[in-house]
Amino acid sequence: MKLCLLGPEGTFSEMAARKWSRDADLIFMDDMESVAIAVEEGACDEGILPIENSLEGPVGAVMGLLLDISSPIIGEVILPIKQCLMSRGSLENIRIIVSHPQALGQCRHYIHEHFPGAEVRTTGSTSHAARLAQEFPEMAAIGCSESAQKYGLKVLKEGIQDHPNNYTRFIVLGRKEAAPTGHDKTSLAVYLDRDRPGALYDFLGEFAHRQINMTRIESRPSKKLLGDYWFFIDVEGHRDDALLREAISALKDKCTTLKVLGSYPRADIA
Ligand SMILES: O=C(O)C(=O)C[C@]1(C(=O)O)C=C[C@@H](O)C=C1
Repeated sequence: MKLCLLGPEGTFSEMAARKWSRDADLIFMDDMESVAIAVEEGACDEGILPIENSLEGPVGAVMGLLLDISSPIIGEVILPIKQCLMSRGSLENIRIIVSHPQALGQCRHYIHEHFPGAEVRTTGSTSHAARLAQEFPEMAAIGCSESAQKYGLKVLKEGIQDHPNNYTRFIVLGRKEAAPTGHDKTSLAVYLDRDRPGALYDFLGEFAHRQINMTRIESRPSKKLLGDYWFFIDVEGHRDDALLREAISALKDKCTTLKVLGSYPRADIA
């Protein structure tokens, strides 16, 4: 099984991929868009992408991609994120800090407090940052300890994220959704179009009066007009469960577009 993910080797995505599948062939991609395209075009069987973080919120780029592809979400992985500061050089000489924007955001306060004058630069992934930091002793990368090992860097500080409860949820894109397990989640993208009082309230009522638990709601700009949004909604249950099937069919009359992004087994925080 070919599983694609954000590279190069040593990303948190790699840790999530290994948690998802022990024996998949991992195919490292340059960016998140390439992961989605590889699955959509059949170059890979599955792809893993970060979707939200407990400190920094949604990974907007990935949510946008979900609107453009037809490959379903077939699973999720929740990974605890322990950020490390790593470098070839020593702590006193660090002048440049590099990492993926999500990782920098998770350590915003730490960087501000400990490296007030440092230049902060973004990279395509945390392991990309580690690879870059191999070349410059005055540069430190932020990422996982595995990437320090892989790229010959010293871990100068461990657990530098601003809050201990740092988790990232990854989704797995694939070809075919699993059958209901009794412990599932369904992700939907909804475009209401008609801006009227109570439209969202009315929409969400279809879940509430069927006792369907909503686990997440997020809005993303539609890119048509300022103040115009897509809503991304996760609910408990599988699209083949009778109650959820009934709710989805009622909801189709209450919005312009409803896209079921996938039904998949729910992951718990380990
Ligand atoms: O750069 C990586 O290591 C990734 O796998 C990406 C990513 C993300 O975009 O959220 C994954 C987990 C962490 O939250 C930080 C970065």
